[in-house]
Amino acid sequence: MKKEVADLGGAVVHDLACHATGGERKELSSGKVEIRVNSSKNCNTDAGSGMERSEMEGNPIEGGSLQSLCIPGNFTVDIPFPIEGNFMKPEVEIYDTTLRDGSQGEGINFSVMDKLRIAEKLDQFGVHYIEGGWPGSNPKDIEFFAEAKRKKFKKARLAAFGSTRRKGVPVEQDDQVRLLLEAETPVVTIYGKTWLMHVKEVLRTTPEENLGMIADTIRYLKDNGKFVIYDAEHCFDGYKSDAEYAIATWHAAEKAGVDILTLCDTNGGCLPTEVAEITRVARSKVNVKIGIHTHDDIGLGVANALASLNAGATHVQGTINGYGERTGNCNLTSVIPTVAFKMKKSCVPKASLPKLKELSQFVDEIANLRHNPRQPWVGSAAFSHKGGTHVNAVQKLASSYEHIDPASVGNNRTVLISDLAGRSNIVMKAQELGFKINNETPELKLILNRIKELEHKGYEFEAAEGSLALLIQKLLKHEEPPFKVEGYETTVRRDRSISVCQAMIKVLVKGEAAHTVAEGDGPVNALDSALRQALARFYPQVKKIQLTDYKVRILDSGSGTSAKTRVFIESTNGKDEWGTVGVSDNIIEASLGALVDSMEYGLLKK
Ligand SMILES: CC(=O)SCCNC(=O)CCNC(=O)[C@H](O)C(C)(C)COP(=O)(O)OP(=O)(O)OC[C@H]1O[C@@H](n2cnc3c(N)ncnc32)[C@H](O)[C@@H]1OP(=O)(O)O
Ligand SMILES: CC(=O)C(=O)O
Repeated sequence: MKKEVADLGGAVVHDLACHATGGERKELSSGKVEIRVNSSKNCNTDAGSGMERSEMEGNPIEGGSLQSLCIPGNFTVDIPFPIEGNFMKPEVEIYDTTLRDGSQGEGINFSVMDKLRIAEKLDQFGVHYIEGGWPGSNPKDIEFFAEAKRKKFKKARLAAFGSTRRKGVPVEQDDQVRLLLEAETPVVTIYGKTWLMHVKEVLRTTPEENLGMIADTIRYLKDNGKFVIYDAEHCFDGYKSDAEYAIATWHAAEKAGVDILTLCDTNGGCLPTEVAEITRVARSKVNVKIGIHTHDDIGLGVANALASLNAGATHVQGTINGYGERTGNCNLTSVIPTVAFKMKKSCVPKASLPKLKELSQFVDEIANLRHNPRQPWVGSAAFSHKGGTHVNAVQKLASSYEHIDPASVGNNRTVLISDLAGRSNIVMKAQELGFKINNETPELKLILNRIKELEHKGYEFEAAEGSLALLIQKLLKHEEPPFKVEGYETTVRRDRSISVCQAMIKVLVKGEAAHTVAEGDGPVNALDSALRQALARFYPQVKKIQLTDYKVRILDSGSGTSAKTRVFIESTNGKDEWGTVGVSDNIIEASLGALVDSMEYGLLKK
């Protein structure tokens, strides 16, 4: 136990000691806290209230261990989270429902193992609740909870999700509610109806029975020792349609002993002003902690969650990367850093914030989805600069075109090269690629002009760093390339039902010629094999270079089969990855251009 307290850091221990010894605590404008700790003889070893929440934070403090840590004196410290009683209390609790509401998203299907891996990652990151699934829905979710029982989560509390009891069924006889208890989670979250239209048209029951379904289910779960979160489905639409009935449902939940009342914008069509106003009403009507759960149907999922937090909600539900039914749920990879950095409220541990991008990529990887480059905060393009004037300004002062330091969420700044570049883009990118170059380098203008000319011809250097580096190298260092292709020939022959592709290539290396012939699945594959064979004699390391992607883009589709073609190739040597580009009216020529650049850049990399 002592170790756990010490793990919190000296600042927190002083703060707890101050509380326990009846000392004084003053927040300074610098953000630090001035603390007076009285004599440890007066240390109040009563753990006090809030054991439940201290468990939730994973940092229970026991009186004895605290007493031994009480050092009387005055301290000025930096506290990671506000302290309430004997536990660290975040101002905003993060409830992750990636594994339940997130899996309701199109194209998302997690296995039990996927869910366990994501749950572990979320716990390490420091979310407060993980909603693992709906045990009453399917055997996979039952298995998840059975497996999760064996795991020890450090920080997060696991929640099982379900609904209020079925109409006309006593709660203790409802199978779905029984399965919620059998999941053996500390937290159970149930959803119920707030909107009379749903009560009448979907549940097809009476308003009174719906109130009974809410109250009975919450009371039963509380009687069984659960921490109960009630998700008031269609809360805002329900309130707008019949405020009195919506409030009656909240009161039913409160009277039954609910721990958190979560207001849900289930259809995701509300405005931040409405969400804020109704959150304020809920706060004034019930005396329980208020949560918010929003969807992104009109692109306001995050804005609505923040509006509710501003209006007094202190618990926010959402998913990593915004997965979820239809257009998705409120995206936690936006909510978390916005709460922490913009609203300046504590939520997850500060040390986790630079791991946000990694968490986002991890979940996409498990879901087998491509990471969205335009995702706010964590996308690869979130801090990429393309316009020349922007790059020029960022070079002088990063905050001129960046709302925050990208490293604060584990992201990084990238500079893109295109025909919108200026000298600053070239300098920054070339330096990143390892060239010694600055604004005074005489070849700078030449490099910029050459890039603009080639982009006009159809080249695209944004993702083709290999070709870009070779171009800069040629213009800057005037060095001979490691090899030159003197000529080539490809043939495609059909022999009954089998087509045979052959390529011949002649390569010049340091004045010596190599002439090779190879077959392949297609003409480009045959050329690739012939080129490798020719180079292998001089550069055995070419064997390590692998092509990982090959993309063809027709640039002027109106020209039919004579259209100009851009070929983009991605390569790796097992350690680094690079992209190269070739452009021609002839697809074989364009492919060879990208292939030659790939080999040349790979050889330069040593
Ligand atoms: C807003 C949300 O995201 S809530 C979560 C939604 N998620 C899911 O639905 C995914 C998991 N769902 C499932 O696996 C299945 O739908 C189950 C197991 C829950 C139910 O399956 P079934 O028993 O075959 O019923 P079905 O899905 O066809 O219909 C839902 C039933 O639940 C009832 N129901 C809906 N909400 C509630 C509620 N809050 N409390 C009680 N009953 C409810 C409906 O009225 C309907 O019953 P009825 O047709 O007798 O009136
Ligand atoms: C509970 C829930 O998922 C919703 O109302 O959207």
